[in-house]
Amino acid sequence: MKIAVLAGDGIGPEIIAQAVRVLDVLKKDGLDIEIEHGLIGGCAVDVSGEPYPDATHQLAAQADAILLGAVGGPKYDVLPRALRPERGLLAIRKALGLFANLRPAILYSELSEASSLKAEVVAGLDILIVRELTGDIYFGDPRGIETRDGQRVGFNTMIYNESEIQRIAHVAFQAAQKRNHKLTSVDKMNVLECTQLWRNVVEEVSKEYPDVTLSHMLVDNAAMQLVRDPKQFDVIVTGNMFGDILSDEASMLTGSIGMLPSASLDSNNKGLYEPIHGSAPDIAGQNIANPLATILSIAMMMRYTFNLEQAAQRIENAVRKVLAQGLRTRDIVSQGTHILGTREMGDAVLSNL
Ligand SMILES: NC(=O)C1=CN([C@@H]2O[C@H](COP(=O)(O)OP(=O)(O)OC[C@H]3O[C@@H](n4cnc5c(N)ncnc54)[C@H](O)[C@@H]3O)[C@@H](O)[C@H]2O)C=CC1
Ligand SMILES: CC(C)CC(=O)C(=O)O
Ligand SMILES: [Mg+2]
Repeated sequence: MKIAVLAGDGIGPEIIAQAVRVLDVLKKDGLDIEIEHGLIGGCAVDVSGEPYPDATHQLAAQADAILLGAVGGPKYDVLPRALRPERGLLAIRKALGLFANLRPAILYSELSEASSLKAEVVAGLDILIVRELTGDIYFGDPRGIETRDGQRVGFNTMIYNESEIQRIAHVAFQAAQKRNHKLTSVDKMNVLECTQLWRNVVEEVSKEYPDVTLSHMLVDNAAMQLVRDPKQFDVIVTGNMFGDILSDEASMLTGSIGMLPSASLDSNNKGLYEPIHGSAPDIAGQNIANPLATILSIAMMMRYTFNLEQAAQRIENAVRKVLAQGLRTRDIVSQGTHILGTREMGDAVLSNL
């Protein structure tokens, strides 16, 4: 199991350090894990002048799975756009064909007090957001800022071709088949042609999955419904930008953005695994970030790339036990629980593994 570890910037190295300790335990217990570290994002720009250096691409391309922290930070906001750390993240996703981003939003019952919603609205919440990850407005050309008619104009292009929509729709329908046979496709077809095509193609693909009930929802309504009655959803499929936004929103239903892991898969289940949050510069270097999303991303890695369901559940159970012991990082604390730092939360997970 060749795993490339790319810690990145901000809280990236802190949360990754705890996740690597989990990998070390799995290795000690017999899994044939080989870890190699590489640079991505701002730290890669600092060293090599590029956010996704060729050496990192070689490392990632040869690995079976990649574990990534987060990229970006204010220090890099002054860079030309092509050199921004976030471009490194887009580049690795594109270069490795990681088009299918799975973002499960699961409320651990122990965290119901940390959820932004009332316990009765979120109890038992378990939804899966399937986000297309290598297309849409984040990648479309033309893009830029230029002067037209004497004033600056900023522009991006929202674009999907039908094969990109088809392949993510298949991933979502197959996920729905393994769950509760219910899929909601989220778009903005009332005003965006790109997402009119999205709706049409998802509808066409649905003919191959008669056992899955498909519904469509406009993204503004979906954002509202997620906080009104999130349990109406089971699997949500949507484009890159809407999925980015809705998954941050959904994370708060589970208590914190520090709880949501993700898998970004190619068509052979090679995957990049990362928490859904960013580099959190506001708390970096303070040993207060929540490492659980990153640790839970290793569970997803075991499940999706290595097909090791038991190892995945072992990690998830360890996290559940830690929460049951009343141990919390600052972002998920509630009355009667104990605050731990990032490293101490890693210790707690390890002792429950
Ligand atoms: N996948 C990635 O590498 C991503 C990178 N970014 C980049 O990260 C930088 C910061 O972006 P923001 O918009 O502030 O989003 P962010 O997700 O980094 O932080 C948003 C808020 O959530 C908190 N937070 C995030 N992760 C946490 C954790 N594990 N534990 C406790 N609290 C946590 C932060 O302290 C902050 O208050 C930017 O440069 C942005 O471009 C943003 C999102 C994803
Ligand atoms: C570079 C951004 C698209 C990263 C992000 O916000 C995400 O993938 O959730
Ligand atoms: Mg995001």
